[in-house]
Amino acid sequence: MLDTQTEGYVTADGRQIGGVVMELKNITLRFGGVVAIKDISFDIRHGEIRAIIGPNGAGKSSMLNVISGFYNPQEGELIYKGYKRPQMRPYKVSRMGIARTFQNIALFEGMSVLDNIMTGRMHHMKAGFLSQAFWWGAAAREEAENREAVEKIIDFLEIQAIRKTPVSRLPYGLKKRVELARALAAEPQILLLDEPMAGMNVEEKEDMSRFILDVNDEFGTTTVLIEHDMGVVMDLSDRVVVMDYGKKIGDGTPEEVMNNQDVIDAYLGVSHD
Ligand SMILES: Nc1ncnc2c1ncn2[C@@H]1O[C@H](COP(=O)(O)OP(=O)(O)OP(=O)(O)O)[C@@H](O)[C@H]1O
Repeated sequence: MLDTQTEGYVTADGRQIGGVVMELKNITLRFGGVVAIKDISFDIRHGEIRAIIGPNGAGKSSMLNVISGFYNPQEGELIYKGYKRPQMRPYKVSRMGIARTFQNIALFEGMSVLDNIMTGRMHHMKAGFLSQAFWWGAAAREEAENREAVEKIIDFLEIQAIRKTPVSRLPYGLKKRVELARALAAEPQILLLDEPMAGMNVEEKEDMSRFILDVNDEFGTTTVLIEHDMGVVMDLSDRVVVMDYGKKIGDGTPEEVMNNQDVIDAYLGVSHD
């Protein structure tokens, strides 16, 4: 059992996980009469791969949308880096270092891979409108710096060969990788992945798993991913929150949640009154 009160822990494969970066406390989210999230609390630690899993309609996407600022919960609070985060628009949340990918790919289909990834650098562009328009020194320098950061990610995710290709021509698995690249280009402190393996074949899933682990290793990015498929996340995650019908029914290491009777029942479809 992990002691979450301590300043981090060491994973089974020897990675050092740090202190709490985000804490969700007693979050409740309703849509009219539907309670999508019921009084859920959990934390996310620096450098960890944290998964949120659960059957269909469990409330996983709703939870990711609370973290990304897309939904504001009616109850509860979200503490980010020690401060209570006020209600704010998603673009402001992303400026605070939280980037995400989407379940249904949200890339600019007509644009090249490189240009799509460059859009992830928006928050890092500081040169004013005028200097950009006239290509003054600051804008040119900034462009070079941004290109360098993006090229590093392109190399890392092994997509050099398609950097000039329009996204519309790419197979599904590669589009997902480009989405990951764009999110990484923002240099996020927390990376949110919305079903990164959905719709992939076995080989693509294996590739994506490897990239998620490598990204965590290389950039030290704290990663929160939601997944429908319990098997896929077990190898990947350090800790797992399990949701069912809007409630948290399990939270712990993959081993702990796999041995949790409520989790086993939820996945086998055993009903609870
Ligand atoms: N925008 C919305 N308006 C109304 N109800 C919603 C909305 N979004 C989600 N819900 C409801 O909230 C509940 C949780 O849905 P959510 O999409 O968060 O679950 P999920 O675990 O991500 O499911 P899936 O694995 O099928 O994507 C469901 O009953 C869903 O119908």
